Amino acid sequence: MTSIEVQALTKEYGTSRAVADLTFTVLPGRVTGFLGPNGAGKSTTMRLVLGLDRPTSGTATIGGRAYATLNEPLRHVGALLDAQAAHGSRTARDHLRALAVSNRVAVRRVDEVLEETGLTSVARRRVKTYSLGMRQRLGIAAALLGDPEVVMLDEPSNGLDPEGIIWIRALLRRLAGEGRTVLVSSHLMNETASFADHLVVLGRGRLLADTPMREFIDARVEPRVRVRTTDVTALKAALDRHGHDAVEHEDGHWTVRHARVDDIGRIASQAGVPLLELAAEEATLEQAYLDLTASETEFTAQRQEA
Ligand SMILES: Nc1ncnc2c1ncn2[C@@H]1O[C@H](COP(=O)(O)OP(=O)(O)OP(=O)(O)O)[C@@H](O)[C@H]1O
Repeated sequence: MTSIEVQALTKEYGTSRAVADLTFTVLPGRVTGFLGPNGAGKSTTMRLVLGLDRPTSGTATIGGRAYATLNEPLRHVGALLDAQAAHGSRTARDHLRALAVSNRVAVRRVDEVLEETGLTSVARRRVKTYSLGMRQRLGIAAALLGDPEVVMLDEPSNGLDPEGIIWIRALLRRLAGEGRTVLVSSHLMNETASFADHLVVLGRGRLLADTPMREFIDARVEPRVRVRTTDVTALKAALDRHGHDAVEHEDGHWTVRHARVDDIGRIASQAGVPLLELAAEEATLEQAYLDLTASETEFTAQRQEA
């Protein structure tokens, strides 16, 4: 099986460092989410992996080989970097056929990937008449054409409608389930949380995290419990006795920080406090990500003074 290996990779544009001494490996059989604020270096890294740009130093390889040395690379690596890449005056079908022929991919794959990406009914239309979402689908079709072991997609959900977003999620899960190596950049945290097993996070060209998604969230977001009662005084007193800090909200529910549902349930039960609601507050990838990248954002929006 084939990994993507990034080793001490650095890319400078003039005096600015887009990628700085980056080392990580993207493993097969799982979806790796590639995250980072605008300008963090995600696209640059992907371009370096694809040999579209030359590193200032370090290496980026696929199964130990530079992309440029792969025979018929489309059969090894499928990538979506820029959905506008297809020639507008060609039909989707012709675009894919030309790619198939130049990479010695069986032409029957064209119909298969058109079907897979939901483009069959519009395959004979010129690409310039396509919506952004249709172009994204065409870019993904091109990436899948060679049945590659490695799939690398830059913002694949861009422009997709809700049905398309559900489709891409299932597609990514399936590709990883088949043992392929899948690297996907995104700015959509809920989306990434729905398909990624593992995360690589960049900030200002540097590696900030390379960890399983669950660990990434658990390490950064404190467990909290949401609770509602008819007897606030008794609940507060019981929590106080056990050293728990509770915060009240306008709608009448309370949040207990650094707490687990089992403990709060037991405390309430022992104290005879009637509960209307008791639930773990789900820690989100977005919370964990913002916590990590708060100080790393290149373009942080200015706070609006009221
Ligand atoms: N061809 C180029 N010439 C000069 N600077 C570049 C070039 N390509 C990228 N950069 C710079 O490199 C840095 C990293 O950009 P890159 O596009 O890789 O980030 P990104 O993480 O993909 O961002 P986004 O999330 O906005 O797509 C940015 O500061 C960008 O301005």
